[in-house]
Amino acid sequence: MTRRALLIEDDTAIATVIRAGLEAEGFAVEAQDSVAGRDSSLAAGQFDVMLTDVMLSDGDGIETLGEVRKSYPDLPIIILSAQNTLDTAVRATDRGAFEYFPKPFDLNEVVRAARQAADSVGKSSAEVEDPGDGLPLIGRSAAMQDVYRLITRVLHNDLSVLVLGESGTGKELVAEAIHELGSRKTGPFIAVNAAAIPRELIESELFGHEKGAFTGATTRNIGKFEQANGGTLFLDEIGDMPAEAQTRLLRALQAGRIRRVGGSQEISVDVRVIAATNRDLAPMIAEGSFREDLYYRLNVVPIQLPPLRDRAGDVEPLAKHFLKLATTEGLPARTLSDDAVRVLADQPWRGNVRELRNLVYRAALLSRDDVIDAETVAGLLDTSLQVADADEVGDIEMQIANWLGAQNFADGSLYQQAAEKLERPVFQHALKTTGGNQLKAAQMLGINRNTLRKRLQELQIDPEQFSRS
Ligand SMILES: Nc1ncnc2c1ncn2[C@@H]1O[C@H](COP(=O)(O)OP(=O)(O)OP(=O)(O)O)[C@@H](O)[C@H]1O
Repeated sequence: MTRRALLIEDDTAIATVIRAGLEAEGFAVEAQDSVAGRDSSLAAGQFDVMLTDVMLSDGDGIETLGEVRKSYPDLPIIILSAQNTLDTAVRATDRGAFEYFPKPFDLNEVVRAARQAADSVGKSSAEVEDPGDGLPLIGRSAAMQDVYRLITRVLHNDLSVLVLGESGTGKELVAEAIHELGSRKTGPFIAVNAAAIPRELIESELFGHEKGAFTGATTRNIGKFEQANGGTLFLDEIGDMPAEAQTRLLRALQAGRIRRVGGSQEISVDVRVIAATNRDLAPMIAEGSFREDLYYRLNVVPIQLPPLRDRAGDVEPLAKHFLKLATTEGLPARTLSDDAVRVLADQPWRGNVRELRNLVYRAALLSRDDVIDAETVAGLLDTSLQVADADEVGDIEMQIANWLGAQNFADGSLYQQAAEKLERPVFQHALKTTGGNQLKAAQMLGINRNTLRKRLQELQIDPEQFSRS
């Protein structure tokens, strides 16, 4: 079906250019040059997107946007403005504009935004939110609206974004949303967790290495920066990055080029970097463990995710979302009683959305009734499963507990099955880290090489698949 765009622009030259761009993109375009014309077109027709100038002969295109949004809540609006001020941008986005383009603008960017806006019709309003259709971020609280607004501002540029917030607040999800909804969505999204990689390997992981760069570097390795070329690199737990890697990262960001470990050649990379941390970087900068210049480089646009306890209103939509997700993973379809929702909304959620998600899954699994009641929820909150400390370990334990709860061990296989679950990632990690070298992997694991070989066979893990090529 042809999509329809309404263009409000009183500069005929600009109107002609934009119309041509939109038509080339397959839009049917209706043009007006005034607020009055806009309103009559809106009343008469259905549009998938509206693009509007700010200063029109009979009024301010932004001031009246509030009314437009009230009457046509699903119509995405793109603002084109000659007033290149932050104030206009803020006014535009505050009134629910989908995107804001200061003039002179890049026509391709405008057309791309119009296409994206039109694609979003029916899925969500101006925000990056859609509980119904798999769009990632759930929550209608004012605090999350601020987050969505910030996200919309960074979709069509490559500004560095630093996502801040406690563990489990959705930092990685925000990074994914920026990638998926933004101009780089056709490129790769590569995530690196600085806390999960051994310190001595982090530079090679990020920048790659040449064959022979260090002991164990038997082949050339392409790093995450190069893998993310044309797309987005998500640097999680940036506060855990060792000093030398910080220096190298800063250099790469400044130059737009990287050098593989042990390499002499500089390689250009086109990467948008989104970093995240749950740590407070200020004291780390003060004590010298985090580079201040790197901080400023990464923190061009900070996005602060509020803890779940500060947006209790989001608990219910999130819980419902997770109940729905649970059914796609084979858990029974359940709903929550009003009392159960109240109990959930009252919790401190130190593990934030992740903790809520895990609890909802467990409740879906263990509830005796289709409607999960307050008692069931309270019972689950009482058990030791609630994360005492919102750290990764707590989360892993909870996941194991969830998994155990979902199995049937009547055949007496609990220990064996659980051990396998644990051994598999442990062995894979050791092999991955050592490039498939079983001797080194056994050393790292602190077990006998023959024992490793035997267990790999039993678990059907092929060490060859980890050798670097
Ligand atoms: N607003 C949200 N809507 C839907 N799901 C969410 C939301 N926020 C978080 N989640 C879910 O909660 C879980 C944790 O989110 P995520 O991994 O993004 O958190 P994080 O802040 O990156 O955590 P950490 O700091 O521990 O890495 C994920 O399953 C994610 O999908």
